[in-house]
Amino acid sequence: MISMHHGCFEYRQKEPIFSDLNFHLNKGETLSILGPNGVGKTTLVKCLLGFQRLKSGEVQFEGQPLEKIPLKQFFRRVSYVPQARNVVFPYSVLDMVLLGRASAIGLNARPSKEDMDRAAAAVHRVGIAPLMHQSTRQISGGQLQLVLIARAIVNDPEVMILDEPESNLDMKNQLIILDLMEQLREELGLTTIINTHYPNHALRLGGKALLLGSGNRRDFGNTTDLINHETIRTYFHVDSQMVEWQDAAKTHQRIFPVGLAKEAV
Ligand SMILES: Nc1ncnc2c1ncn2[C@@H]1O[C@H](COP(=O)(O)OP(=O)(O)OP(=O)(O)O)[C@@H](O)[C@H]1O
Repeated sequence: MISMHHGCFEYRQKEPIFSDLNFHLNKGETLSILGPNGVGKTTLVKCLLGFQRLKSGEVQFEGQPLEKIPLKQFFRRVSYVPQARNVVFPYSVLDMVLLGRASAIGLNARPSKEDMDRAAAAVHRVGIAPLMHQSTRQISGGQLQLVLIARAIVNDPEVMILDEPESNLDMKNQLIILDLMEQLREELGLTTIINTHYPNHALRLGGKALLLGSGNRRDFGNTTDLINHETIRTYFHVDSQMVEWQDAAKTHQRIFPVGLAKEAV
């Protein structure tokens, strides 16, 4: 559904952020992008969305080069959850979520009852109904993150791209978002790309992982094959311990940092 072929990107007059990067994601799959601070995860996501242009190589959406797809058509099917930042306009939570319907409503038309109902349902789904009519300037960073996720799901997207959506959230809200992503994948076949600093979230979501490291190091493959003691040491210079347990459905794995690796890898 989404793929990158020989992707290279650099900011003006700087070292390449990545080069000859290749990966593909089928419909309904989840891709977790992991790597240390500043390695280029947000930049990569911006390239996938067309906000930044690759220096060479290509992003394809359903086999078509991204540049050939009209923007409006693309953003009807693909939604983006940026990192939560301060809100400039004093929209209410409901109005902010309604903005996610803009491509369906048209910029100057009034939202219909269906638009309002969809926005309210999205607000309920991420668990922030009591904030519905509050100004987005008067909510916390984590609450704003949930509003941005509600805005992203209001249009029933086929692909959702999230940039560190859980970083501002407490443990319960992190689980609400991970559960929601799993439900949307099962119910709607949603294809998801998530930048995350949590290897355990990637393990929980399953699917594919892309590890990015310094010196253009990268690995792409099944999350359960890729996340282990060795790769955590190589990519993050951290020693870790893996914990495994079984329930009726499957074996679960989680990995925990135990200290800085003694020697640089
Ligand atoms: N607009 C820009 N112009 C020039 N350099 C930039 C720009 N945006 C980011 N960079 C640099 O590109 C590199 C990658 O940044 P990016 O934000 O993609 O990393 P990241 O992996 O998402 O980081 P983090 O995990 O800290 O969010 C960093 O060295 C950053 O300083």
